[in-house]
Amino acid sequence: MATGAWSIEKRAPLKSDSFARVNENLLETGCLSIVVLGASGDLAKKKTFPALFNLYRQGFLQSNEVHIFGYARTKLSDDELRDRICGYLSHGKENAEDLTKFLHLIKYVSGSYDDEEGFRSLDKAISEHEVSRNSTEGSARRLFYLALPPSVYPSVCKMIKNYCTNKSDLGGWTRIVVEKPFGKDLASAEQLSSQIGELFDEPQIYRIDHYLGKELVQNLLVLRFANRFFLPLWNRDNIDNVQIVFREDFGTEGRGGYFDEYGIIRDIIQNHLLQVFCLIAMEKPISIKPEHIRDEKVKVLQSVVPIKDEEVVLGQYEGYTEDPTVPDNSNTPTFATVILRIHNERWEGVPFILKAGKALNSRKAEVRVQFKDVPGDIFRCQKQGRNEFVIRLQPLEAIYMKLTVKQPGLEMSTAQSELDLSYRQRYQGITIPEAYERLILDTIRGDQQHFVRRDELKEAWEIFTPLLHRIDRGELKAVPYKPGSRGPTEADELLQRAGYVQTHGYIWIPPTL
Ligand SMILES: NC(=O)C1=CN([C@@H]2O[C@H](COP(=O)(O)OP(=O)(O)OC[C@H]3O[C@@H](n4cnc5c(N)ncnc54)[C@H](OP(=O)(O)O)[C@@H]3O)[C@@H](O)[C@H]2O)C=CC1
Ligand SMILES: O=C1O[C@H](COP(=O)(O)O)[C@@H](O)[C@H](O)[C@H]1O
Repeated sequence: MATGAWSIEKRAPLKSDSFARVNENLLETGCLSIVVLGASGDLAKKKTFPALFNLYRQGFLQSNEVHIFGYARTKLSDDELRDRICGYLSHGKENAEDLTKFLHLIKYVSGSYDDEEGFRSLDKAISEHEVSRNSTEGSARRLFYLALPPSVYPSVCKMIKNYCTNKSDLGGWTRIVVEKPFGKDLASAEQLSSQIGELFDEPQIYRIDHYLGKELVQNLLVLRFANRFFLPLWNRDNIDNVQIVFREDFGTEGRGGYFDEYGIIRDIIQNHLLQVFCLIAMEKPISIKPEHIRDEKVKVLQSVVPIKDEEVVLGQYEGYTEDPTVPDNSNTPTFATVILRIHNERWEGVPFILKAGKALNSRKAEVRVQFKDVPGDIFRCQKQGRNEFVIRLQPLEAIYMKLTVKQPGLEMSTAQSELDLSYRQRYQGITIPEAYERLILDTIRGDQQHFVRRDELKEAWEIFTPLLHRIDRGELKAVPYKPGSRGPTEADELLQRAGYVQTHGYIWIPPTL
């Protein structure tokens, strides 16, 4: 097709290792239709459309190539959808023109999720766009983003498959992006995977976990495998314990109904924190090809031993059940600390402490690798603190190493300090892309590295399903904690029992410019 150069082509190869094999000699030149299903919803307005706008502003999506469709049951005109999302698109005076042009790329189609009529209308609208762009048959690209509750994934996928897929034999394709939660336990996730898997091939399915789109999560493999420092130290001989922590300083805020069905383990730990865990604990992949990386993630997940009840603390913040959509007797945890243990040569005996909580005293996500004490410490400074390697995922992205140094001055005394790579200071003027922005671009490029493969998902559910079922049966109770606190004190006690030694009298303060 000769519709001018599409900027993505200029910036990077369009095809992934995973998808390109099928169409090795074909350039992806057809026009691109991005369909946001569930366009009336929360995720669509807060994340999906803003990410698309940012890609547009940066030239990754171009007016002469792309069209964006919103689809949902709510009856809306094109302008009504545009009005709904407009306030969420970051725009100043300088990009007011971009905003107008972007909004004009959006069309809205209303229809149900299980009825052919709506999907036929959607296909008609997409086809009209393709014809208007002179896309040759089979060369057009169709991306369907399911910003919908998972309960409707099977019927929506069936409708897309039956009425909206593109012939993919001339460089075109149809891809679908599905949001978490992918099921509620192993059985339901497997059922969902089979239902979608009967309709689409694995290279067409993008299971999004937005933590995999975060800058510092993407940096983990580079840090580990491109630096000589870490290679010899990254094992049970040197590392005492690893914490992977997610804290939010607000509660479920209008999402109580959804949250109560899932709880913090399904909402955060089984997916976001477990993905980070994989990148910290996996062996070096053969290459950085998506399949090689994902093979290693699966292997480390398979090496995790069953979780013990005594290595779990659950909490629920006081006031959680006041949400009218939450049952009064809910035992759903809004906080959990869970220790994972890996049975392999590198990690035997090292606790991986995964902790997540809502309505806590701060908002942050980080990885904290704590090293063992120095043997034969001639400075007798162990009580001051252990070496720690900290990767602050958000906010204020940073990588720092806590270490012992000589206290400047005449005395030969020691003090705790840090080697600090704070991104805001080191990379001034560089805007770190939003996770969704990056991941949507990957789906267009066909790069599945930062998406969850089916077998990976299965292993993740294998690890947590027995524990989740015990919680669902009420066999493990969530202890109450005060909103705005650190969470249950039992969690700190578990941390200590696991071997974590807190550094007293020292705190890392993000540098200011
Ligand atoms: N919101 C967030 O911050 C995040 C959301 N997610 C995931 O993204 C997906 C979408 O989330 P979110 O936008 O918050 O969800 P919403 O509840 O806002 O639902 C999105 C749209 O789906 C339709 N819908 C809602 N409930 C049903 C139902 N029971 N049956 C059929 N259609 C329904 C509605 O559109 P209409 O009635 O017009 O058809 C709604 O506007 C979910 O899988 C969620 O877990 C993941 C990470 C963060
Ligand atoms: O997936 C989810 O993530 C958000 C937190 O995302 P972040 O990028 O702001 O850290 C969380 O609030 C929500 O409960 C969960 O569904």
